[in-house]
Parts: sequence; C-alpha cells; structure tokens
Amino acid sequence: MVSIKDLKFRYSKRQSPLFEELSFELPSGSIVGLLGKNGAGKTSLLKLMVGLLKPTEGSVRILDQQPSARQASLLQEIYFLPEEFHQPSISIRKFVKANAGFYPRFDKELLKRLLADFELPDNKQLNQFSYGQKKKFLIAFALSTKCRLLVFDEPTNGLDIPSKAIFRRVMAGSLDEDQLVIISTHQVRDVENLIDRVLMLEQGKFIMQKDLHDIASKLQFATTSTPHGENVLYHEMVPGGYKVITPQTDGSSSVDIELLFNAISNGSEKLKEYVK
Ligand SMILES: Nc1ncnc2c1ncn2[C@@H]1O[C@H](COP(=O)(O)OP(=O)(O)OP(=O)(O)O)[C@@H](O)[C@H]1O
Repeated sequence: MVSIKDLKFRYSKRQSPLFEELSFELPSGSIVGLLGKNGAGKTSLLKLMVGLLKPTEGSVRILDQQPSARQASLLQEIYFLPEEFHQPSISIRKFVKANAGFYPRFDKELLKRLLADFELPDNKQLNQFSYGQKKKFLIAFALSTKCRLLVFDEPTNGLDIPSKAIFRRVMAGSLDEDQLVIISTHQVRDVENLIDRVLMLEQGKFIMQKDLHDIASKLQFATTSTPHGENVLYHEMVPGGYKVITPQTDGSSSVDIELLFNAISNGSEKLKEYVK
C-alpha cells in the first residue's frame, strides 16, 4: 500500500536533507503509530506520503501511484487530517454535501453513528465548534470516507478524556481490512492497544520499525520495587518504584510504548538486539 524507496527530501537547497535513503513498506490492514521527538520529521513524512510535498530524490508510491502527481484517482483514496486546520462557517450537513462526493465509498450511515458517538451538536456551524469538537468531526468524517489510506497528525490533541476513549473505540471498530491508518502522535497512551506497528523516527531515520506483537514476544514491561537484576535491559524511576523492560519470559505483558520510546531514544544498547 505504501512503498517508499531511497527517499531523499530537503525543504531548500540551503538546508541539509531531512531524509536520505529512507526506504520502507507498509501493508494495508494495520494501524501504524509514527513516533518521534519534536522536529524528527513526522509531519514532513506524512506530507510526502499524501502528496503535499514532493521527494527531492527517490520514490514515494501509494497504491502504486505517485501522490505528488495529485491524480484524482489516488486522492479519492487518501484522507489527511493535519494537526492544524481551518473549518469553514458552514453546517455539518453543508460540509458533507460539499465534500463527501470526492470519496466514492463515503458512508453516510457511519458518519451519523460516529457523530452520535462523539456527541457532536448538529445545529452549529463548524467554525463555532470548539477545537476538540472540530477535531472529532474531522476524525468522524475521515473514517466515513472509507479511504484506503488515512493519515492522522496528532489526532487526539485537544480531545477530552472520554473522547480519547471513544476515539480508540471508533478507530478499532470502523476500519476495513483493506485500509491503512498512519497516526503520528506524542500522546502514546492514546494509541496504546490500538496500533499494531510502531515506527520511531529520529533525525530523519527510523530507529525502530516493528510490529507490536513482535515486540511483546521479545520484551516484557513491568513495574518493580528495584531497578536491579541481571535481566533488566532498561529502567526508569516512577512514583512508588521502577518501570523496567526485561526479556520476555512468560508471554504475559502488553507493550508500554512510552517506556520503549524513552529506552530507544536514550540509546539503550542492551535493547538494540531485541528491536532491530
Ligand atoms: N516548511 C518548512 N520549511 C523549512 N523547514 C521546515 C518546514 N517544515 C518543517 N521544517 C523543518 O523540518 C524538520 C522536521 O519538521 P516536522 O514538522 O516534520 O517534524 P515533526 O517530527 O512533525 O515535529 P513535531 O513533533 O514538533 O510536530 C524540522 O527541523 C523543521 O524545522
């Protein structure tokens, strides 16, 4: 579905490249979490995938087409929810009437359900919504497009606690096997138990790209009273004890993505062989 080969990208000739020889593939049927520190290149990579930026060298192909060519046949299969957006002063009904036609499989019934799930008022203009309400509307609209590729930049920013839980639920329940969702986020707790593959970007390179079940089969995440022990690969002090990562022994734990992110970005040598 996504195939990126030897991607090189720079914003201007005066700047050094943000990406150089970046190659990866993502199949459909998964929800991918794109993680990285501020400035790592997450938004730029998303924009390259949806065709809002053009590679300097190398190729970006989505469904075997080049997104920067902006062909309608591909754009109808891609929905990008940016971190910052503008909402027009029109009602939901008018917005849907104006935009749903771009997406051949747009599911109005699904939209109705999602708007109810997110408890969005239907009697207001979109520009009168709060930031969180606008975001929830766009998430609901994006899912209803049924696009093959959904790309969300920080989708849970601005969502209240109940809405984050609804977000996880509707994401898990509204997708088809032929869709791929890429979520760039700093709010890793919001996507825990939702994503099935994690990509960690640092200075334009992936420092990890792995399926979560693969990580869970190799590593165990726990809270203990001591950071010591010959098995401990990484530890972090938390109130009341330590969070530790150890090699998997009983197959029981789920992945603590935040702890793993900290461990990898702190360059934990001991972990490297488990996540390469
Ligand atoms: N329009 C632009 N022109 C020049 N440089 C840019 C532009 N947009 C982003 N950059 C630079 O590219 C690098 C990556 O930015 P990007 O927004 O992709 O990172 P990010 O991982 O999404 O960061 P954050 O987590 O803070 O949103 C940064 O050094 C940034 O300054």
